[in-house]
Amino acid sequence: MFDAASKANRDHELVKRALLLPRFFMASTSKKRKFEGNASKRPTKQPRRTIDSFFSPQVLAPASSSNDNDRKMVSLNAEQNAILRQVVDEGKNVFFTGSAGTGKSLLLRAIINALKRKYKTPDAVAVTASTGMAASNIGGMTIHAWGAVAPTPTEFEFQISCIKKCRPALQRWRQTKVLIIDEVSMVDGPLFTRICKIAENLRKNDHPFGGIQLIVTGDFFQLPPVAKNATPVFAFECDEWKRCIEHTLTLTHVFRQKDDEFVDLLNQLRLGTITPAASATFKALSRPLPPDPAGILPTELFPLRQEVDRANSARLAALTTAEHSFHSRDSGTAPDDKRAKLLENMMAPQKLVLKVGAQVMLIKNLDERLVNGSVGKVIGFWRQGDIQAGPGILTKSGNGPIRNVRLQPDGKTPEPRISKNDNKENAPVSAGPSGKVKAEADKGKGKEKAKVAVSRDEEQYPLVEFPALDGSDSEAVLLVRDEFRVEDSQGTVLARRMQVPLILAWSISIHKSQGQTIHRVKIDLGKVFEKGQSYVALSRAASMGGLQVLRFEASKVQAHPKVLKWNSTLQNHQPPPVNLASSSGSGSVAQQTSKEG
Ligand SMILES: Nc1ncnc2c1ncn2[C@@H]1O[C@H](COP(=O)(O)OP(=O)(O)OP(=O)(O)O)[C@@H](O)[C@H]1O
Repeated sequence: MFDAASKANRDHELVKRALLLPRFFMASTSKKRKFEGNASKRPTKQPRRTIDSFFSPQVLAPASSSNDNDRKMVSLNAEQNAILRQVVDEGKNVFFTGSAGTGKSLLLRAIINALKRKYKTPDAVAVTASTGMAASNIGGMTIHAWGAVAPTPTEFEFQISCIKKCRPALQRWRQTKVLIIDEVSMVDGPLFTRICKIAENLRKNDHPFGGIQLIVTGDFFQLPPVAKNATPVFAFECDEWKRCIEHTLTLTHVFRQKDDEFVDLLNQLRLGTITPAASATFKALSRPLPPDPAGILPTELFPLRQEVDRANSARLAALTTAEHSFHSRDSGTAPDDKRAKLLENMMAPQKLVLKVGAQVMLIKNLDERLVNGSVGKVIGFWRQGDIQAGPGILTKSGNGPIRNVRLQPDGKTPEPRISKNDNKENAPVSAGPSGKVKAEADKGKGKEKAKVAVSRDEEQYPLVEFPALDGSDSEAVLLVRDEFRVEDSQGTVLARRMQVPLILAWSISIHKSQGQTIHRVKIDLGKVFEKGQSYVALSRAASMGGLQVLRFEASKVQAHPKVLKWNSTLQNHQPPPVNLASSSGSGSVAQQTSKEG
């Protein structure tokens, strides 16, 4: 039996733990961490500005952790631009939503960039999400960790007293001007109410959310709050939601899928109103996908992690090639037990076992083409010094992944390294006498020379071939260790893991797939157990040509009735038209390539 004191201690401990929940800084793709975050650098070092004013529709696409020069920009469309203006220029409390692939994450990154420029102080804009994985996609923290909010409901006064003892959290509650919450569909109503009340109490301000501007995004047709066999209570159901959210805006243009028929089918799936014709189309997708020329099997999505581990282990064991194990190099200032927990939550595993032939998924963003979610195959293991990179790919820091590795006609052996005297333009590395290697790359017809010093690294790394998806050539990349880390609010590194940024990818969990775009995917719907799960899984596919669906039953694909009812009240809430004359780009989607210095 717990007495009041021991319960109080336990709750206090939970709050303290919540404070230390992960704050990941991964190369954003985010969502892919699609964000501008640079995996190996602190977010305080912002990339060169790409949103020229709050009204500019340009946003950084997934960025390389190693080669900023290759970043590409995409333009926000008119709907996205209108929302950006409302939240940044007009300071409105907004919930913006839209079906899968409508660019919510991309817009959110643009908003974060713009707000950080508007409020120059680092504490003004708080970036949070409902789960650690979602937070990692936007370079933020979980809402629990940010606000030192107890993971389970606790007595309000006690919760307040705990936060008051956590100075960094208290400071955040008091100094934040804008709070962003991503993947809000997984925040339940009671939690939303609690954080609203905490804000008002700690800021001694009766205005909605204590006067903090609230920007919330997500899609309630996707994953619901964890409810353990009970009916979930969605955030939109609580009174505080109605009081705090001034505008609900819906993005309607789907970017992920280009085929209108597929977009329409997914929309039926989202709403759980599947016509017989749609059902027949999904059933017809049970055929196996045609073999991929690069030998990549469709990634299977499973609801449970154990199924994922089992499937990947069996495939790996079937390969007769030699095993290469990569044990992470871990460090950090948190006490051992806490550090272990933080490390456990990271996407990068402590031990990664690979073989030639293994199907792998990138868990960092390299650029717009190779992102967190890209699937490829291991074709060999090589030292950095063995590798001849393609033109212009020499990494600036010298220790990032080596892109565009040139292969011999056998398609798996890198071309022999050319010494710098043979070909100055592409010279990758040449061994120096002192345990250092140096490379000199002539840039701009020899006018500008970049000197790159690289620590000698004898470790053999996986060389991975990523197939072409857009008619371009496949690309071989040598993936070296990259950094995954968790920091506290002061920037102290609590836990740091150096690991090769790959996971096995014959199968992945639906939870991990959230936010990703997968080009060849196989989904067995017989195994899904939660409303929204089928929609999340199927909407990862970029096209019907790359989607195999097993055991499709229209009756199993349901939207939650509460979400449907609420959604029907939103029909007329699309972003107001934006005056494009005053913005620096058109509202249409224009892909641009930009070279940044
Ligand atoms: N304005 C745009 N122009 C071009 N591409 C875009 C634009 N907005 C988004 N995209 C692309 O569309 C794809 C889906 O975008 P994003 O992941 O932001 O959608 P989402 O609404 O967050 O999806 P989900 O709900 O499934 O996570 C990504 O590849 C993204 O780069």
